[in-house]
Amino acid sequence: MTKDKLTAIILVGGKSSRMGQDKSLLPINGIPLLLGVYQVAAACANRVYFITPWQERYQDLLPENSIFIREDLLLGETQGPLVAFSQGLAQVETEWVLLLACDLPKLKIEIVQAWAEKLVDVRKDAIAFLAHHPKGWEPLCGFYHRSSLPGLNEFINEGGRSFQQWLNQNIVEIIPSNQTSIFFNCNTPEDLANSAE
Ligand SMILES: Nc1nc2c(ncn2[C@@H]2O[C@H](COP(=O)(O)OP(=O)(O)OP(=O)(O)O)[C@@H](O)[C@H]2O)c(=O)[nH]1
Ligand SMILES: [Mg+2]
Repeated sequence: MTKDKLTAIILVGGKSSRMGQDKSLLPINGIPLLLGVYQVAAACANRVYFITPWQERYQDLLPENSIFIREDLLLGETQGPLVAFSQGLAQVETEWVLLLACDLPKLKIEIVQAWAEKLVDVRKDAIAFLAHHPKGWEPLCGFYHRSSLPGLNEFINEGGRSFQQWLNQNIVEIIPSNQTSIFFNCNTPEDLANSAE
């Protein structure tokens, strides 16, 4: 899939409670974690959306053409990654979206691009193209079809907040990947110490 046919969404609205400080700003290999994720997203997609309530916190470290979507808060609180994703997906005009968390220090451009190239062969009734591990889906490092939005909104309106539950109710094609390090999540200070290459 060429870059103009793909939009990337990066979720940057988590609480970083395990890290104890905003993990997306922490330097890894000399650059803020969020910037590293952005670079992978921008190599795969012409448009990159950041879903966050805190645009001011991030805009200076990102290129000027970055697109921020300010998520709706509920009683002053963020509503979790599934609701944030639905708010971003509503703005997407391309057929497929690359969804990324902000805490993926080991993403590799070539690998994500190789996955994107397989999107043309994904079965037409699949809502997503994701890696699957014994513990479940990797929802925050993979692809979603734009047509998944109405079903997602319905799931959310019925109270659903879990990616795993939503995905298990739908047809999802599995990314054939034996990669595990690419999904490494920098959630804790200990993870941070293991994040540099
Ligand atoms: N926009 C948005 N992103 C979210 C929200 N909740 C989590 N995320 C993002 O989803 C990704 C995965 O979240 P976690 O790894 O659990 O991060 P976290 O919620 O910041 O961290 P903990 O508080 O330690 O669980 C990260 O990119 C978060 O920034 C939310 O309510 N809104
Ligand atoms: Mg995480």
